[in-house]
Amino acid sequence: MQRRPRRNRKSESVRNLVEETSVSVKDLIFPLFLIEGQKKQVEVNSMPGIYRYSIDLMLKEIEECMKLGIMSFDVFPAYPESLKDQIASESYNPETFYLKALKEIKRKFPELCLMSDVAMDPYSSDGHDGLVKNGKILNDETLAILGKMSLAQAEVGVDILGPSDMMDGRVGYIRNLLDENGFKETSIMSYTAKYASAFYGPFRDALDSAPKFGDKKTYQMNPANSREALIEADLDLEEGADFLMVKPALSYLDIIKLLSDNYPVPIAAYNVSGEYSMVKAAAANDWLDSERAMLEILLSIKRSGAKIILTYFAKEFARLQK
Ligand SMILES: NCC(=O)CCC(=O)O
Ligand SMILES: [Mg+2]
Repeated sequence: MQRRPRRNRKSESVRNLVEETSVSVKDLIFPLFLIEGQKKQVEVNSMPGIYRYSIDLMLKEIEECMKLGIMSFDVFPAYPESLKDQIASESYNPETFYLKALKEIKRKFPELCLMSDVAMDPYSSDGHDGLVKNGKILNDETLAILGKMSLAQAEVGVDILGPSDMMDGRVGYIRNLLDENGFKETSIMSYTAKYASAFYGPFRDALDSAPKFGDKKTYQMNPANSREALIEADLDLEEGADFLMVKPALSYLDIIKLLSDNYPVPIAAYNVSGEYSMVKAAAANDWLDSERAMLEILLSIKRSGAKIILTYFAKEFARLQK
């Protein structure tokens, strides 16, 4: 035998030398769930270790995470049914608790990178990402609502807007509106290839945002398709997206690779709630080691070409690195 690949695995120091990929806390965005009120911290049943916070406790949580080196956060609001309507009007009400909280976060921690989601579902009485008429999700009529929501979020100081709705043309629509209103520095991380996935289940529990009828297959992508992601990526890039995101991550590592091989912008991957909960559920049964599974998952997402990972594991990962 002339070639013995095992020689490069013979000790930890050699293994470290030949290691091709690594995950840093700098790569991570930590999604956080916000609820209205004060002194509230409620664990999400289907996501052990993940909580919904009122703003006062969220500020504490952010501070703690920043001490661990996490500098980027994506905040999602959970709205009560009573504040939802068909046109998601609460999403751009300047007095709404979500927008006030975002402003407060940026005021207290101007150095962090704050991301927010642009989509109707948390505010929609239909639980869909677009305006509903006669059981259909309207595309162009939805853009105007997404536009108002985007401006309201840019206004309170959000650094990166994350349109997660999958309506056609929304990146360009939002980009134009931001530029016209003086928000040239507000970035867009487009949910470019967002698949109609079973792995969002726990997230919809966390926000009580499940669709009230039907499913999201007329706007989110079919898990069977990969080449279609190239069309979505072409459009988003042309329309001014600063980052392209693939979601979910684990069943879509090939899509992450496809976009990272073909597009020069940073690629992000959303390691979604169901991917987190699967690990936690198995670990609770002692069926696998949660820490090792987490590290392997994050590494695989990096290895496939994502620079950025949105993950509920962020704090746990950061703690391990300390
Ligand atoms: N727009 C954000 C999400 O839908 C997150 C899904 C998840 O974590 O399951
Ligand atoms: Mg698109």
